[in-house]
Amino acid sequence: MYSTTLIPASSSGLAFASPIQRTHRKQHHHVRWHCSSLSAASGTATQVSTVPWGCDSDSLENASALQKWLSESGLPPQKMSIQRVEVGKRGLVASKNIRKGEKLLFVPPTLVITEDSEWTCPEAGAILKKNSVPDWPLLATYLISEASFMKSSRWSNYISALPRQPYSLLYWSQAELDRYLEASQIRERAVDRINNVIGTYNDLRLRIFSKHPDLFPEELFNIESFKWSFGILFSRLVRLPSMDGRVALVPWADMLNHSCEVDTFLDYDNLSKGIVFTTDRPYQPGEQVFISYGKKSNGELLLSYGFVPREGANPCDSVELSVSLKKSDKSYKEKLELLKKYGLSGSQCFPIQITGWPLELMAYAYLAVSPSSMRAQFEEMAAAASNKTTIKKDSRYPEIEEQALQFILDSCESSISKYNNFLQASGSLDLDVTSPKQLNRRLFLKQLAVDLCTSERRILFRTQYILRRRLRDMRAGELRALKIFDGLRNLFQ
Ligand SMILES: C[S@@+](CC[C@H](N)C(=O)[O-])C[C@H]1O[C@@H](n2cnc3c(N)ncnc32)[C@H](O)[C@@H]1O
Repeated sequence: MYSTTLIPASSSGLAFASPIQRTHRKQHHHVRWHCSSLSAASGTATQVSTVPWGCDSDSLENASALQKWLSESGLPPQKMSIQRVEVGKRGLVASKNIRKGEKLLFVPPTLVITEDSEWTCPEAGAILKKNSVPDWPLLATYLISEASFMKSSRWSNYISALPRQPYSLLYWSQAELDRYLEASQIRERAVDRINNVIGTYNDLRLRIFSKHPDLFPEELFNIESFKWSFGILFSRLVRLPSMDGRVALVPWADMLNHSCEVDTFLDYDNLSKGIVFTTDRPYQPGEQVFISYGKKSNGELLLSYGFVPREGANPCDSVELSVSLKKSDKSYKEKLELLKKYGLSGSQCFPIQITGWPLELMAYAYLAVSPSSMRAQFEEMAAAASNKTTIKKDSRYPEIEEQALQFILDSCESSISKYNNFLQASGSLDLDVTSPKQLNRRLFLKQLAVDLCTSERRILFRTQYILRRRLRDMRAGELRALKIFDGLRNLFQ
């Protein structure tokens, strides 16, 4: 995602800013940066926040100030208002009847944050642009910079209404990821993402911040503030298809929560010249209005947005199944080389949905179980297992189909047993907490993990059922064919 160098580092090595009050920048603007909420994941939080870098995620006070400021700044009257809601804590609720097919919102471009937005400290923005910093790291730095100017930033009301702690997996410590998400492949994605953010920050620090400490003091521009700003971007940034995929933070519109049942998303409307979305259903006053954050699995929603939909509610849900070549396979090296040629490895994950598994997984399974006598077909199997080729993927190899299905079933069952172990043990986790705050956090994370693992295991159970049935039918068919063959042989003897 980022074009900057990625330098992996462990979350335990993070430097936490200490409570300071310092003169910042040429304008002698006083900034106090504290990171109590940001360091909460490590359980070492002791500091108190004095700068309004966001608010509690269910605070309506800051949301009302945001609403007022937006109206004064050109947001036209809306048919919705920010309210406390059951799904998503704060959300947009219909205040008037809303028809199906109606265009809602109309946030003008002047109220949208993009990489072209003006900086309160223009020198800082100019340096980032001169260094060709890509949109995501640029916006992450912009948010921190604007937040540090507090009331002097035009986005102060917006930033004050952002959650102080976006609950994405960025906020989970390595120990929490290991403890709660051991069974799920989403753990690897979270670790990669955290390392990605740390690498991006380190790159910016080395290339830019350390050379301009007056504009980017480390007390403000540190890994903890970057985790916050990236957390905000992952959970609120939208890609606008009608603006060539440009990314933007859209105040007001980013108060809309996600529903797996709706199919409408935010976009720039060339006609009305604003950000809108078209409703795909009617809403009555008092009903919460939703959009779709995209066709994402429960794991992906947890990764970026910090929530898991109700069990069975997400038709786009999927689970990553890990499969591997056997090292004892006589053709192991040859197969591995071919997989590498097509961008794959000896251990690979494929997404499984409740409705089935991809053809790529079947091709990988064929390759994994094929004997050396099928060497001539290895390459087409490896190519079909990759999603980077357009090669025909539905080739069947009837002579090894049963072994291939058994191979997927074995991987599926080994994965199920990991989920079983976690879910059985989850009742007895977390007895070692020392404070009520820590207990609340752990219970909250554990509940998210239990919800995710239950939904992922459900897909694996379904896959196991289908595979077992298919194998049983295949074996019964083979038996019947064998019996017919024996019968015919007896007849002619
Ligand atoms: C774009 S913001 C939506 C506004 C947000 N509720 C707020 O108060 O700032 C995305 C965040 O809203 C929450 N959210 C959105 N949809 C949700 C849902 N279906 N269930 C639970 N939380 C949801 C998550 O915390 C997510 O990170």
